Amino acid sequence: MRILVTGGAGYIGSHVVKELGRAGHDVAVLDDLSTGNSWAVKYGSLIVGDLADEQMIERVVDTFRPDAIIHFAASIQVEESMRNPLKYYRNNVGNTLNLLKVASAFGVSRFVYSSTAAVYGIPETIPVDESAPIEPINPYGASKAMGERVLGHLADSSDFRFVALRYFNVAGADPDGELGQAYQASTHLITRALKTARGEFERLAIYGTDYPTFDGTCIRDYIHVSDLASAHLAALDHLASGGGSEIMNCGYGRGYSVREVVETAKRVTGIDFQAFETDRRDGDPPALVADSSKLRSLTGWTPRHDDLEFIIGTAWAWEKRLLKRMTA
Ligand SMILES: NC(=O)c1ccc[n+]([C@@H]2O[C@H](COP(=O)([O-])OP(=O)(O)OC[C@H]3O[C@@H](n4cnc5c(N)ncnc54)[C@H](O)[C@@H]3O)[C@@H](O)[C@H]2O)c1
Ligand SMILES: O=c1ccn([C@@H]2O[C@H](COP(=O)(O)OP(=O)(O)O[C@H]3O[C@H](CO)[C@H](O)[C@H](O)[C@H]3O)[C@@H](O)[C@H]2O)c(=O)[nH]1
Repeated sequence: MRILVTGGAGYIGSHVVKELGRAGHDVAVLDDLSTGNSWAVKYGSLIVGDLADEQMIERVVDTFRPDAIIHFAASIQVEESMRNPLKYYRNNVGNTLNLLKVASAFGVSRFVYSSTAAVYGIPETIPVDESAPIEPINPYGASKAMGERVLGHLADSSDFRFVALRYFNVAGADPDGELGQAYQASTHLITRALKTARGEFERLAIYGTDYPTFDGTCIRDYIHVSDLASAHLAALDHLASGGGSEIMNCGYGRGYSVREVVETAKRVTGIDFQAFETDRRDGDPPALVADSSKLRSLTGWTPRHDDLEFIIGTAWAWEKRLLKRMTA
């Protein structure tokens, strides 16, 4: 298939582009490199452009004529979305509309969308399945929920079909060591912990110790980025074989607290880095754990790296490589 990947120079997108290339697909990446890197695009071509520019999207789609689009490009930090909600609605909703308008005009009817567990807000039951109410508690989650809704309406009104994948917490790095989280200002827990271990930060903040969880810190379901990448190929197969529009969770169904992640990171790195407890971070729900049985049963997706030590180990190998690259 010819596949247009927006945000394919970013963390998750670059892993998916690698899998697509290996599977023999013809890939074009459209990315403004705001948080992505050109070197991370291992297969296909890279077009540098901003999805705010609808005419540019038109030119790209007209030239490349994709069979399917995978849409990763977005702004992704929960805490920033609390401070600057318009950035999130503009990039995640407005620019998604630009892309969908062009996709519709050119008859691109297969679409895979990066959604998030943040659409659930504070779920009443854990693990959470796709039938749970959509009640986001931050603009980031709200912007992604709006995207899902637009996709649903478009599918109702045309032959457009989509799979929206609700990722839980994506972590780890390409086991081959070629790719990983490379955005220096990343605020993700595992990345921050490992950057602290390698001395880039003096200490790691543990945001909030008074949550209603077993040890007072937030619980998340960490999924290895390569397992998430294979879920995208499974979603494409589903659409290619005539499957209908679906929304599916992507996670392992097991949660770890912030303290557990910190302890595992210390064990994996062998470094007893400093961590300190501080106030809650705005917009953080106490616990998010996925029920991914729908993804497994509908697409046959089987994770290969469901192991927190392995996830952190691959991320640690990547962090050390990044340091070498920066100091070379
Ligand atoms: N990382 C996670 O834990 C996580 C969890 C749930 C959902 N997601 C979703 O997955 C997707 C990818 O996230 P990621 O972690 O790889 O983030 P990332 O920041 O590494 O990747 C986003 C990519 O999109 C590009 N981009 C952003 N705005 C753009 C625009 N207007 N035009 C063109 N390119 C643009 C960036 O340069 C970057 O390469 C996002 O949609 C995010 O919301 C991520
Ligand atoms: O330095 C840090 C960083 C994070 N945390 C805590 O660790 C947990 C995980 O935080 P991350 O920033 O790693 O991830 P989030 O759960 O905030 O969000 C991630 O997963 C979400 C879905 O679950 C969204 O999709 C979002 O894009 C993605 O960044 C949170 O409780 C957070 O407060 C810390 O204690 N210290």
